[in-house]
Amino acid sequence: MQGPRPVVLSGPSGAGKSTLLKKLLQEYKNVFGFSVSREFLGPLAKGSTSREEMQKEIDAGEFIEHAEFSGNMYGTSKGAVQAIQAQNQICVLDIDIQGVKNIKRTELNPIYISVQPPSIDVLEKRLRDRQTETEESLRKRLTAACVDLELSKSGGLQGGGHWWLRWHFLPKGCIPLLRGMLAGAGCWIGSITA
Ligand SMILES: Nc1ncnc2c1ncn2[C@@H]1O[C@H](COP(=O)(O)OP(=O)(O)OP(=O)(O)O)[C@@H](O)[C@H]1O
Repeated sequence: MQGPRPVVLSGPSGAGKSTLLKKLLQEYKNVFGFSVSREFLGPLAKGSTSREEMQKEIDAGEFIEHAEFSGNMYGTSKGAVQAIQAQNQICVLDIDIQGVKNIKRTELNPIYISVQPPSIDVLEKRLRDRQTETEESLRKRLTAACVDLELSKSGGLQGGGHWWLRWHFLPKGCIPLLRGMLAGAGCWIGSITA
């Protein structure tokens, strides 16, 4: 694909991916572009692609990665990434650990940033404070977070420009660090004001 290397943000739910992404898009308006994933969220969901339409595109090889959870389908289309790269912007993808494994098998060649909380206890506090979870979904997310943490540490996801960002700094302190990491990977994003 032509254009700047994309950045893949992965990490457990509650680690701070959206917070970091929001900050990046605010700080660097025309430098980053966010690739929104295509979704099938059930036949009644508003604005959702139909399952058949999405499956057809997947079969045609139009997706970089896709996954299915509890009857919902999610995926990143090549077209969405290419549209951002065509504007000479760094395409940021927010992708779970399974998606990262799939992307490693493609020719996308992104810079991987694994956003991790300082500890599971801190993660639990963040998710509770966010007030978006039921007790059951919180348990599921924390269990998945332990798996994510172990997988991120294991050899399987290392290499190929995989960086670790232990996101316990306040967002302000973290941006220069991130900028340094991107610069180290050949991705210069200009001066920082934060
Ligand atoms: N560095 C940080 N220090 C303290 N709190 C943080 C930090 N980063 C994020 N948070 C808070 O933690 C909560 C979870 O962050 P966020 O929603 O960005 O996580 P996420 O990884 O995008 O989760 P999900 O995958 O579920 O969307 C939010 O309430 C956010 O304000």
